[in-house]
Amino acid sequence: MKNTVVTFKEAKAKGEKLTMLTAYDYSTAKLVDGAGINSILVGDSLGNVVLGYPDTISVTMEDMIHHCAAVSRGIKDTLLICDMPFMSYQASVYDAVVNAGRLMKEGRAHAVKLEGGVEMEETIRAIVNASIPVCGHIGLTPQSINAFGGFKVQGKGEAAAQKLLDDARAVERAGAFAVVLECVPAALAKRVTEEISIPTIGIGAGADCDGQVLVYQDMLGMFTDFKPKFVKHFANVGQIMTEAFKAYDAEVKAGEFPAAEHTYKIDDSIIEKLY
Ligand SMILES: Nc1nc(=O)c2c([nH]1)NC[C@@H]1CN(c3ccc(C(=O)N[C@@H](CCC(=O)O)C(=O)O)cc3)CN21
Ligand SMILES: CC(C)C(=O)C(=O)O
Ligand SMILES: [Mg+2]
Repeated sequence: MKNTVVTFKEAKAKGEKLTMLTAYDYSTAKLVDGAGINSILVGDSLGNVVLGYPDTISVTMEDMIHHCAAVSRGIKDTLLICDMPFMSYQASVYDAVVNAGRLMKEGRAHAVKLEGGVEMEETIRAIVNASIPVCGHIGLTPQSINAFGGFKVQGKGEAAAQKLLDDARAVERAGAFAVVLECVPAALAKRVTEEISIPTIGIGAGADCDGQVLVYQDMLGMFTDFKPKFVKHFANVGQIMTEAFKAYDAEVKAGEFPAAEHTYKIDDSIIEKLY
């Protein structure tokens, strides 16, 4: 079943839940696609989980294009969304449209995602007008870490809750096909989800969102630099990897690997001539 921005909007109308996971490479993308996940996000969380930065600030357009193109070669049915990295869309609407276009042309993304609500309304509209679908992202917007002063739950006070609702309405009005709600109280995410006609994709925003997204290394237990409350380990792949690495180390050192079945044959006579 092919997922598109159109089937995304239809899913909300039908009350069907949507799934999204991140991926940053070809092999992982193939597995996510094969599992029937609706969409892949090439997130700028790449900076944390692949490149080892403490945040997403230093991620470049070249990083995003490189990884998005790799993911695109591994998918058949998933909708491919690529994050716009920090400072690829904030300085001007012109930058935003040009860079969104690069993610689509060079990265082969089907849609782009950018952070911000009311303040990004014109930017989102301009990208959508260039026939590039946009997913919004409001609540905790990690590219604003230095303005926020840390990763914290958003929308808790009366003014902040009203701001989140205003942000959601602005993103919808600008023509986005969906919006990510990150780290907001569940009851507020429910209110936003009822208010707008486009699907809400939650991460730390409770079960009443229209869909959910997680970073795949988080949900597989492969990333341990930090563990937000919203992360559930659906498997302990990090532990499985460590065990396999240790088994390989032990077998090589014990002379058990490689065994005969892992080696290639040659006629003994040819080797004899080498003496
Ligand atoms: N591996 C990974 N997973 C992510 O979900 C993720 C990234 N990287 N990188 C980009 C952003 C950063 N994100 C984060 C990072 C930390 C928290 C966090 O520690 N949150 C606290 C909030 C505490 C509070 O205000 O009560 C938590 O305990 O959940 C949340 C989201 C989400 N994104
Ligand atoms: C956590 C998700 C929503 C994201 O923006 C990312 O992976 O970069
Ligand atoms: Mg991101």
